[in-house]
Amino acid sequence: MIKVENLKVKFSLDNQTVEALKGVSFHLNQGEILAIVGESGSGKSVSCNAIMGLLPSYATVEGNIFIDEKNIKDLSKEDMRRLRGSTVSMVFQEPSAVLNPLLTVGDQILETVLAHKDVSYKEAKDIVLETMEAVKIPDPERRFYQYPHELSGGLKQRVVIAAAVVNKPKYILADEPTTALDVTTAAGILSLFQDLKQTYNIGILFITHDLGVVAQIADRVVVMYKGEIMEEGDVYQIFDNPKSDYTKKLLSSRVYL
Ligand SMILES: Nc1ncnc2c1ncn2[C@@H]1O[C@H](COP(=O)(O)OP(=O)(O)OP(=O)(O)O)[C@@H](O)[C@H]1O
Repeated sequence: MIKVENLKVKFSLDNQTVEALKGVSFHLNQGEILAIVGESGSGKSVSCNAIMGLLPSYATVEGNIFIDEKNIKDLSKEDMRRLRGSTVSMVFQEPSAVLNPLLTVGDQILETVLAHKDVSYKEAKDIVLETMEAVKIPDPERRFYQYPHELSGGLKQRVVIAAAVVNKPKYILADEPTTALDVTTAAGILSLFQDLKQTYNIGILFITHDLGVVAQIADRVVVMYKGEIMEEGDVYQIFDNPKSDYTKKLLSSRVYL
């Protein structure tokens, strides 16, 4: 389980302080999809980056984050590096910003394997091809040797997801992974996340500002606003019987945040 306890994050820059998180607590189990929903600036990405130990050095962090009962405060930089890409991995909004245009997509997934596993190139390549197949990239043998610009947006995101799952993580933190995609392609990626949850028992933290996406994919939902959690509950409770005024307002306006 990933457990976030009373997390407070402040950014102090040029005599200005932004309180990005004001004491949030939530948890993510393996085998479930937890959506964090909230409007821009509510603290969704900061929560994710804090779990990955990726906040900038000028951030002040209070509270605790446990990954499988290990407090990440007690982990060295090397431990955290090992954890990222093996136990927990991340998928971002814009695959083109993550993929290296100069490397074939196969080699990029392969790098992730070799960074964490002591295997030969041949063994690593087999693992990569198997994973490309699992995330439904058609014709993996051919795609392995292609460069990112040769793939559609949806396929690029599948490559990023392949790199995220290739070392069989327990958790994936997905930060708006479908926002840059058209509706049909996004639907395919959402159903892939559901498959990954079911097939590999992965716990997925899914950040979005889209309530439609929440309804389609989430088991549980955390509603955030200005660095605080307004409400948490299972997806049916949030949609059918919201408790906080903020959630009620969100649902009644059905705005695209
Ligand atoms: N590296 C940073 N330095 C300074 N302030 C930051 C940094 N990262 C985030 N913030 C601030 O923290 C607050 C929360 O930001 P965060 O990116 O978590 O919002 P979000 O809910 O993910 O929004 P969006 O949907 O726009 O991505 C915002 O006020 C933002 O400006």
